Amino acid sequence: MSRTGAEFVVVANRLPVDKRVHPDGTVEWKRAPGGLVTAMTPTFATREGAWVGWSGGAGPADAPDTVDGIDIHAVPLSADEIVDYYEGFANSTLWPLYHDLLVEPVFRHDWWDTYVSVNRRFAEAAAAAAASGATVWVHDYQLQLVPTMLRDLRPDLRIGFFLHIPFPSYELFTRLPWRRELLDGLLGADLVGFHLPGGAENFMTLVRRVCGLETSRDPVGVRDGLGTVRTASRTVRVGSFPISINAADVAAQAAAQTGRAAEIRAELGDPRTILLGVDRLDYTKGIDVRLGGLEGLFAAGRLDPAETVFVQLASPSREQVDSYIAVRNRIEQTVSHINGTYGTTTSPPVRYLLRPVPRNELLAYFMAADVVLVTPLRDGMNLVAKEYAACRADHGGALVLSEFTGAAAELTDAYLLNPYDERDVMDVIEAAVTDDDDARRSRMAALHRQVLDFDVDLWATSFLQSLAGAGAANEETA
Ligand SMILES: O=P(O)(O)OC[C@H]1O[C@H](O[C@H]2O[C@H](CO)[C@@H](O)[C@H](O)[C@H]2O)[C@H](O)[C@@H](O)[C@@H]1O
Ligand SMILES: Nc1ccn([C@@H]2O[C@H](COP(=O)(O)OP(=O)(O)O)[C@@H](O)[C@H]2O)c(=O)n1
Repeated sequence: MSRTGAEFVVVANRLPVDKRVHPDGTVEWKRAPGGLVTAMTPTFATREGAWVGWSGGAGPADAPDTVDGIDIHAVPLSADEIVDYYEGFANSTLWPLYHDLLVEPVFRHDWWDTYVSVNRRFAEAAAAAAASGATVWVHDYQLQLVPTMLRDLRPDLRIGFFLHIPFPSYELFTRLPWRRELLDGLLGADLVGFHLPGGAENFMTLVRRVCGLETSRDPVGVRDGLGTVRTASRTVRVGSFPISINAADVAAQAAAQTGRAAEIRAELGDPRTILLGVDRLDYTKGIDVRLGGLEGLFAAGRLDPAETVFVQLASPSREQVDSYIAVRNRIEQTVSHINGTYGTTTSPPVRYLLRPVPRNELLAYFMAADVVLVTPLRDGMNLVAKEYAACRADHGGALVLSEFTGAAAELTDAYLLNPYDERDVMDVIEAAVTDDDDARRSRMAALHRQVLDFDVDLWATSFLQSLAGAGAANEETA
């Protein structure tokens, strides 16, 4: 980084580290959970730069100066701001609205006011961190006002924005009392990216109809064929860039876990079939969908609970938000019900863990699993599906994947299911368990190839190349 600022700046709600204070008072900084951090970390392997974000705690900014060579700029949030901006507007208004109203979004003007002031704080921190003419990559629904706020502060910057969650249709989005302000916020970017072309096209429809702007009409392609929006002063490019993972690294790390995977199978009682779920505990992830499918299969005698173990690794998430408390209660009741009905005191068919699991242990579970169940009701991408496919260089295992994930658009060789159709959920899980080895292996071989060929580096490179082109075109016409 030069003394006058960084040439490349990531702005995201979360820093790539989380603070843990141990009972003895010692402080440890750990890698933060979630797909965004997992995906962005490798992009710094080849680029020096800075990361602007929140450390996850209340009070004054508190973070190490650098993490893995990345300069860290911590944005402080007060306890009230965490309630109104993070738990409130971001995760009780935008998150459910953008995930197809799986729970009822709450619309509150005081939350909106805090969202605006926190976005301004992030924009100011980014403006202070960036060198002249730097590239700034703003991430996700928590920070949709930052592109325009930042452009007002620093017109010299190239600004990209990427949304990691689904972008809704006109009918859903226009419920927002602040729809115009949010679209105007995004239009400060040179490039606005979505996982799928559908999100990009929803955005173009909205800016046409809500902002009255002229847009291109051709379909948006994947990593190609950008759409355009003409504002009064610039052209905003709009594109689809499906995020991925560092697949080769994941495969190499997983290969080192085969011994531990065998131990896990033995610890679970050496069942015929190990099924696995790995998620943040979120109502979007459809953990209850897969539990319902399993229970149906046990009840119908189509799967034998004595020969089956389902391991659900859930990491705690947004624990103060009502809808997350409710889904946790629902899941825990269902787990108890299934174990009480189909288990014995020594072999419950469901093993449920609500805590983060070390990375290598997680990879060992992927290596041990005969079937991984990824059953969201809605999900922007879902990196778990891609991680599992990357792990299985041995072409073992099987992936059950909801059609309502971004990943399903690429992982077409998975056992795809409609999570809203109980019968389909049972049929597809059963097929993934009982299909013959050749069928399962040829599907996994195709999935493994897919994630190795389309990895996170392609995602970051294609986004940043498009951003460079979009920024240069705007600079020429300025
Ligand atoms: O920061 P949290 O509130 O703890 O939540 C964790 C992250 O969850 C979301 O992840 C999304 O991004 C993934 C990578 O693109 C994608 O695969 C997944 O489908 C999305 O749900 C959220 O978008 C992030 O901002 C959060 O940090
Ligand atoms: N118990 C868990 C659950 C998820 N994870 C990781 O968190 C990330 C989740 O990303 P994702 O794209 O599937 O979903 P979000 O949580 O970002 O919505 C993956 O990298 C998982 O491996 C974990 O480390 N431990």
